[in-house]
Amino acid sequence: MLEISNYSKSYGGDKLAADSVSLKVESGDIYGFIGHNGAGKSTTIRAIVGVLDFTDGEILIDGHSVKTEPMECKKVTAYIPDNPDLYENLTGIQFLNFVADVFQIGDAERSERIAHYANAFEITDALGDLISSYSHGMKQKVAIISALIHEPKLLVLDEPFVGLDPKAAFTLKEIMHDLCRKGAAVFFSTHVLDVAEKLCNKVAIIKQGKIITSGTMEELTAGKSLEEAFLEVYDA
Ligand SMILES: Nc1ncnc2c1ncn2[C@@H]1O[C@H](COP(=O)(O)OP(=O)(O)OP(=O)(O)O)[C@@H](O)[C@H]1O
Repeated sequence: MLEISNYSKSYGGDKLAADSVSLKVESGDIYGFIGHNGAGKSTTIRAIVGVLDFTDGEILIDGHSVKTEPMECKKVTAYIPDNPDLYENLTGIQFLNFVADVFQIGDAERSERIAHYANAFEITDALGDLISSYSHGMKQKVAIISALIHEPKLLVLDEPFVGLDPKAAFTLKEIMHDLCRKGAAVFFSTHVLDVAEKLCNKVAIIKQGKIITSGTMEELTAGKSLEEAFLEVYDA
């Protein structure tokens, strides 16, 4: 579903923010991308979803190149940034309909999906209100719903659990499992190792732009906690 091969990115200067990053996310995977602040997680994620140009390496989504077939990639991908910017002067429902229009989702399907996810996130009653009146968490919920409207094959999230209350975080985890059961894949960055350990079947650890280890949770932890395994490889 997602294949990154030797992706490198520099913002100028000698240091590479991403240095020959390679990894593979398969259908059904919930893949955690972990590393300290400034490790290169967002730099990698933003290239995957086509908001950051790159020249070195290749990124394929569902077999399509992010560089040469961006539309094909965007049709099947959803991206939820760490701090989503929504159109503040629209109501929640206007924004969701706008996104559904962009992805050319029919009336019946969009209504059904919006109702389903709005109900799951307990935000149905607020959808008629202006987004500018929403709390940070409500904006995040609307951003998540907007990302799910076109039933993505690949869901990419940057620090998705920051700012969500426990109930919403639980709902998002259920949604991730549901998508993967239907054959999609989820790739997300996090600092919260406990969440990654419980949720992910695979993880990659990135340090100073380089993937220092990746694989299944069992391979990486080998009987230890993810926190112990992480600190061992990170400090080695
Ligand atoms: N727009 C930019 N211009 C210059 N340097 C940048 C830019 N964005 C990121 N960097 C640098 O690239 C490196 C990787 O940053 P990145 O944001 O990808 O890390 P991250 O792992 O997502 O960190 P965090 O967990 O803090 O979000 C850092 O050294 C950062 O300072």
